[in-house]
Amino acid sequence: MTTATTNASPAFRLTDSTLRDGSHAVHHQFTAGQVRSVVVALDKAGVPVIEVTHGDGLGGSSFNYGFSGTREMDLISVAVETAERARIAVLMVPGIGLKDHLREVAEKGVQIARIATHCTEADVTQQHIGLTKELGMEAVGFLMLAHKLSPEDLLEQARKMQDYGADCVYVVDSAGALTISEAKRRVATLKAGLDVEVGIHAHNNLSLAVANSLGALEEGVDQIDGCSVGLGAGAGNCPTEVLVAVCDRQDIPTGVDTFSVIDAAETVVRPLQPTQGVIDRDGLLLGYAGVYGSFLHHVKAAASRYDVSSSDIILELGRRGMVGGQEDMIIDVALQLKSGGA
Ligand SMILES: CC[C@H](O)CC(=O)C(=O)O
Ligand SMILES: [Mn+2]
Repeated sequence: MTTATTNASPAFRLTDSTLRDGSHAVHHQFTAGQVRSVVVALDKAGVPVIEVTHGDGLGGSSFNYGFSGTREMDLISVAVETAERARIAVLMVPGIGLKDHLREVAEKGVQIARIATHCTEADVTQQHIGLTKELGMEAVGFLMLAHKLSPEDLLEQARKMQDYGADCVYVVDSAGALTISEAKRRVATLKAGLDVEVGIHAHNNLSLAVANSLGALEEGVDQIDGCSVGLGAGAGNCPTEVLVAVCDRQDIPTGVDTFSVIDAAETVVRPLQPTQGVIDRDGLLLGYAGVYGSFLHHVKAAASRYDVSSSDIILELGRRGMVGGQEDMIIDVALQLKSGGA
């Protein structure tokens, strides 16, 4: 199936993160063949940016975050060589990824680097955003767990990223915890207070990823993330094909062919049989309690190892306000629940 794409310029730039955030849903086991097929399908559909990295970003393959089945640098090379129109992006969290990773991907032909950090820690991105620009790549700042800051405080952090040279700063709803009005207020505040572009990366724990992305669009957001079939950490991300179809129904130009992107989801990505991307009890509770979606696999592993409830672990992590990088606290909480101490 194909639709006639309009010539109107897209209302926003779509970045598909199936091959990065979606990597969580396949336990970081994407093969070179799968990356090739996904890139071919999304590229053909007209998706302008495709992100490829370990689920936790460059350098994420480790005991802490889970080993990749295939080296991410090999997967990135395949993506760059395969894409005919789409630009390839990577994501990195300073401290997990290194500056040398940025140099290596720039050499391979990656054009966009997204530098992610907890929303209160924009300072740690200065060197990495600076290097990204020096290497001739576009730099995108990613403020994670954005529900934890007021819109005004988020703007203060976003301004730092802008000052370091970011071309765009994202409101990243890592826990899928933002309601529609909360997402809109954050985007509106950044749009009013920044001179660079603003993006939204929505997770679907409260079933609001598409609605929050459309709300963000009403506030003038410039870039929106999606993942095919909604593959991604926690309850998954904003499903690319749903976002495109809903925009199409509202005559919002995306530059993406609706039926091709639906076909890509159905025939290329759905058969990968992901283990994440559904709003089951744990997925919903992550959003309800405001807990980082990438914790889900670690929570399930700790729950089964110590024979405690995964949902109780999630709720306790939410009470303690744990953020990305504090994965070790998952074991701590599980052990305390086991001993009746949490
Ligand atoms: C590894 C960075 C992080 O998971 C980025 C992201 O997708 C999110 O916070 O939702
Ligand atoms: Mn994410």
